[in-house]
Amino acid sequence: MTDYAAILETIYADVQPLLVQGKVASYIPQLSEVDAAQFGMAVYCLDGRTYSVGAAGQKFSLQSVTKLFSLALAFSLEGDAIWSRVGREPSGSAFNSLVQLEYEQGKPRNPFINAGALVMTDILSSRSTASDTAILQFAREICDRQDIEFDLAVAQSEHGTAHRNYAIAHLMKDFGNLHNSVETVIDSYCRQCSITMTCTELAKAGSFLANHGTIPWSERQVLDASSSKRLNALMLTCGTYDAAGEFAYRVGLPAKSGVGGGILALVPGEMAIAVWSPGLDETGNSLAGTYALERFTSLTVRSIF
Ligand SMILES: NC(=O)CC[C@H](N)C(=O)O
Repeated sequence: MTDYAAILETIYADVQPLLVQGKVASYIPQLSEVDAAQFGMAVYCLDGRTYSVGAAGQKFSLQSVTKLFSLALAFSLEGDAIWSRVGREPSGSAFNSLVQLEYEQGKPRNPFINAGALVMTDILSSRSTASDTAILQFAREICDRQDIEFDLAVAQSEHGTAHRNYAIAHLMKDFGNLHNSVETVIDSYCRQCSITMTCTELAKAGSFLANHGTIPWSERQVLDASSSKRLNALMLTCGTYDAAGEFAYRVGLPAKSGVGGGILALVPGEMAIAVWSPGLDETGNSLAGTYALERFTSLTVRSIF
């Protein structure tokens, strides 16, 4: 049997030299204050076994990892109707790029770039006046913890410098692909991105996606198996933005990253893995986190390929 505890210890030692190489996200002032040289990793196996190392119990800002929650929720509520508003192709551009939107009539390439996530928030805002609360409730359910919260200081900090996201939202509004007000959608999106979890909590939160859409401990089906498979496919092709090809090559797992330095990766049918290290590479993905996942799939000989 694979000794996951020993493998995590090996990875923890291996990543140490990398912890000083990444750069924390600086365009969200609160995130720029986080110490880059931190690292945590947790594994949640579908049978309930958990393993962790380093700062796996430390809360961090999920940021774009929450795009997974808003997509899963919108997809579970609206089904294939969401695809009339957002595409399913990798963008090959930065997560906050505006260029394709103009050429492509305000329809974002996929739900994991900022434009696509804003459309998911818009869809959820049309169903509920408090879409941010709906996403928070969903996050609480999938990691089985009622004390998961927004970090309102981070949300406010992002809101104050959200010029690009405003620009993206206004452009989509002009194309008719935003049904609620720009202010409503940006407000909700900034709060959603500020949700904090630990690696241990995040690995558990991702387990339904490794389990064909069903939460392992409650057996509630969030997504049917086919929808869960599709969401995994989007994670592989679009979950790490313009680095998705390189990430698939190096790691070989569906994953979703965020500029807080977190990455959630899935081994379908087996486990969810969360890693956090706030130092980012130039594409906005955790530098040590990506390396740790690469080591994990090499050492465990687990990947989808
Ligand atoms: N890649 C990310 O994590 C980006 C999330 C961040 N809240 C933003 O909109 O810019």
